[in-house]
Amino acid sequence: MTQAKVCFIGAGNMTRSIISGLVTHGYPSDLIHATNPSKGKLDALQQDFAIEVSHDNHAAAKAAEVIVLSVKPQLMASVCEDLSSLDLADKLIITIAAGIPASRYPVYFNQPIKLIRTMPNTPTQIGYGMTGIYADDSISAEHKAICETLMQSGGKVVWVDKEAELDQVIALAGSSPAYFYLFIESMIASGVNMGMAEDKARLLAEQAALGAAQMVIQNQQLSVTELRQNVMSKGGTTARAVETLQQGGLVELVDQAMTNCVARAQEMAKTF
Ligand SMILES: NC(=O)C1=CN([C@@H]2O[C@H](COP(=O)(O)OP(=O)(O)OC[C@H]3O[C@@H](n4cnc5c(N)ncnc54)[C@H](O)[C@@H]3O)[C@@H](O)[C@H]2O)C=CC1
Ligand SMILES: O=C(O)[C@@H]1CCC=N1
Repeated sequence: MTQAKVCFIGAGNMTRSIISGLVTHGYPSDLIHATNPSKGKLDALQQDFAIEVSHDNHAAAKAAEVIVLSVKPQLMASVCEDLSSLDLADKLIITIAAGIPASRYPVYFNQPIKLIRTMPNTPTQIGYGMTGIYADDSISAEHKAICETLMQSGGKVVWVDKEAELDQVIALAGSSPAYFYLFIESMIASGVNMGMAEDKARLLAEQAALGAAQMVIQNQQLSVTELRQNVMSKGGTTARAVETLQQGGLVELVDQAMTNCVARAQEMAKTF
């Protein structure tokens, strides 16, 4: 049973990304249900993917074999507490929330549960997602397979042995699309400052980003440093640009940003 009846509690950005990956990869839309308090996102999901939608978390969770918790971390406790009257013994619960430790959920639900923690990212929407997954020893192979099927339809998955590693997954993959967007945004802005039309600057920057990512993926025999050095002719233009980034502290700044990302996840773990 790797294709289970699944309900997403919360129909925001990540739910849309995951459902898009699922439906595109042939997951039956009649096995997918999403809930949300407001109507707009549900209507769009129903229209785009022909899934079942409702405002009723209770009924949707009760009918599902797998419940994916997809609300903001600050709402998680109240959403779970509201579902705590359900008998969850036979259900698999998957959370995608940043920061909330697995041990917190049975407290929220006020009963023992079978929980898998995951950390996906938004490129899941187009099949280029990267999801980290953590499950403790109490989770069956069947439930792990169900979770892997759900998350793999949006891209790649990596299992982590220790729950703490999920915070590193957030820094490397969950949050990191935003770092790359900021870099591309900055390149486009600079191109525009130099007088180029924005659409042309965007095309140049986005295709270079795509090409660079594919070069990394398709040249596993080369280090990323070697790929960079292959672009940098001695005394040339790239060397001048890369030196500028290095002297400006890019490497240290990225390290600081990722360290702060992990620190925020740890802070959230104490808050929610
Ligand atoms: N956005 C991202 O790139 C990633 C987000 N996450 C995690 O995914 C979770 C959801 O994040 P997003 O999709 O970005 O947030 P979002 O704000 O886009 O979606 C959350 C949805 O939950 C709905 N909601 C609020 N109260 C509800 C309730 N009582 N019952 C049902 N639905 C309710 C909201 O109306 C909203 O549509 C968060 O816990 C976040 O940490 C994880 C990985 C990546
Ligand atoms: O920013 C956040 O907290 C979430 C988790 C990873 C991406 N977005």
